[in-house]
Amino acid sequence: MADLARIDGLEKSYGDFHLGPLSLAVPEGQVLGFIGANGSGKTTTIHALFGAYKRDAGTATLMGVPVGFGPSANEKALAEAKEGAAFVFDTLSFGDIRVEDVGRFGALAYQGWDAALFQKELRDAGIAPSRKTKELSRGMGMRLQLAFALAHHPRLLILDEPTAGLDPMAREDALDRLRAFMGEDGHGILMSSHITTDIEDIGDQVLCIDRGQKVFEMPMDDIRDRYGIARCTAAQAQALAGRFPAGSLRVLVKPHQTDVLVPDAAAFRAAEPTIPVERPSLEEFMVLMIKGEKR
Ligand SMILES: Nc1ncnc2c1ncn2[C@@H]1O[C@H](COP(=O)(O)OP(=O)(O)OP(=O)(O)O)[C@@H](O)[C@H]1O
Repeated sequence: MADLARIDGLEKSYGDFHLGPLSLAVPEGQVLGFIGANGSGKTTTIHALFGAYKRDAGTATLMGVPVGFGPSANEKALAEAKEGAAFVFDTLSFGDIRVEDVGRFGALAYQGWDAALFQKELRDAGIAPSRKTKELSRGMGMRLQLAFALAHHPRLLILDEPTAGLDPMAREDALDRLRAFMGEDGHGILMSSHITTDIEDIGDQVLCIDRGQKVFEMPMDDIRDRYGIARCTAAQAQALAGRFPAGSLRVLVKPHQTDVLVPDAAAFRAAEPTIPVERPSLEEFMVLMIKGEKR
């Protein structure tokens, strides 16, 4: 079975900004969390999956079907592949229309449009069909986008910063809907966010980029369960360098302590019982991987 989405060797430049070469894959049953600072290239990467621009290099596929800029060699297969996917962006892009008109648009846009499911999603989210879309709160706007995305029964959701600007309740609400989506067989999600706690919550695999380059990609469980952050004094951090393989530690000097990211928390505890080691949050892990000095 082909991956739901795949990018291989993607490269794109805008002036001084260079993305890639970057590769990613979203297999069935997986949520790939895509993180990185503002301007690191997440949106540019995601846009390659619907052929939004001419790539400098690389390939992109949806359901195994190549996606390019301009006409496709096989429009029918690409149209079917696109039916299997749905994109959700951080801002509502329906213009000044009523919620019920969004449903009419969906029926025109997608062969597999399920009007009853769209109505149910609206009811579950407490959105009246007669409401004007531009009057919806940000949280409601996100639920409307999710309702629109889900109502043609996609197997793959591609979300670009879906929780940006949402309050904690609205974020949890949106994440709950995504969890329910993943409860069904054969589904997958690619979700970018700079809110790392969201990715911690629902991500199976995490891909991090910085200034257009991949920093790491690994299972969320490895970050949580295998790595550790040793809270050291400057002297302790200095002494560690010689005792572990060169390049295996990431060191970040802070005002009152020095954090050292260690790849095997259990082994570190056994070797250095006097130094406290904590489980890293995804945010701390990302910061240490990007800003930490390799020792
Ligand atoms: N169409 C474009 N024309 C010129 N520059 C662009 C274009 N699209 C993106 N860029 C530049 O490419 C870089 C990466 O932008 P991108 O939106 O992909 O990053 P991002 O990680 O999604 O950031 P954010 O979290 O702020 O949305 C930025 O420097 C941006 O200004």
